[in-house]
Amino acid sequence: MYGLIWLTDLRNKLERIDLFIMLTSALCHDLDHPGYNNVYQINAQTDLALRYNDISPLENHHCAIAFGILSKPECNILKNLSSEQYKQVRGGMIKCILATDMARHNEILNKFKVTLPVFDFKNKEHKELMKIMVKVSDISNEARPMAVAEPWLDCLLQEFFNQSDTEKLKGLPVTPFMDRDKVSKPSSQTNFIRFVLLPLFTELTKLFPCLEVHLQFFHCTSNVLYLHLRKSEKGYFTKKFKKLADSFLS
Ligand SMILES: Nc1nc2c(ncn2[C@@H]2O[C@H](COP(=O)(O)O)[C@@H](O)[C@H]2O)c(=O)[nH]1
Ligand SMILES: [Zn+2]
Repeated sequence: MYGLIWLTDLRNKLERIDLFIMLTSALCHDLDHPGYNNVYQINAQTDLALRYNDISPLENHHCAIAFGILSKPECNILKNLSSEQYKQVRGGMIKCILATDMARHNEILNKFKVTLPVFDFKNKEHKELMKIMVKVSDISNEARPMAVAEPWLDCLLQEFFNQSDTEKLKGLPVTPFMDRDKVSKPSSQTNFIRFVLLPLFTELTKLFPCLEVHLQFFHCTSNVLYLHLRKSEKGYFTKKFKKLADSFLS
């Protein structure tokens, strides 16, 4: 999030309190994540699903844990805020953290798209951008150099496979994109980049043209992964394509 704020020059576009909300939300958005997603929580009728009535149980939990920590005197970075500012920070953080539930991805992206033709950084109705920025920070591991991204991807896939193994053991519905018998690293990432990251970055790039290079990178990566899936020949790549991909992958 910090890097994204600098990259998009949001420091000069948004109010400081909104930057604070985005940074703190990004930091807290996955607190005490148990490694099993909402679908699992609901199907397994876990304590979290029962507590939050099947409504974004994880994100509600992350947010509740965040405010529990922030209420401790030694952690309370909000203590000097006025009550009006506290209300704004708490309300903003709740919205941003709850927005990281991927089940709401299309709803949030579609709302953002509607604001784009008339987007105004000063318009209070256009705060959807803050949710989008937290979401982008949450899911854009693939935008980082491969040496940084891949170990985290390996952890994610391990988490996926662990969930689907548990689902199989407990006789619960098996989440298909987490099933080790159905997905591989390239297939998982090809789909995630094509169907989640590319549409998201396509819209965000309309507001921040500086992200164009990342959009191109996703096109390259998804193509590379897709070609890898098809076991294509190395010689397929054009020089320009290879140069761009290499510059990111090095
Ligand atoms: N296949 C991939 N899925 C990804 C990747 N990055 C994120 N994600 C998905 O998003 C959620 C984020 O939610 P969180 O609560 O776990 O933060 C994550 O669980 C994945 O489902 C990715 O690179 N590839
Ligand atoms: Zn999360």
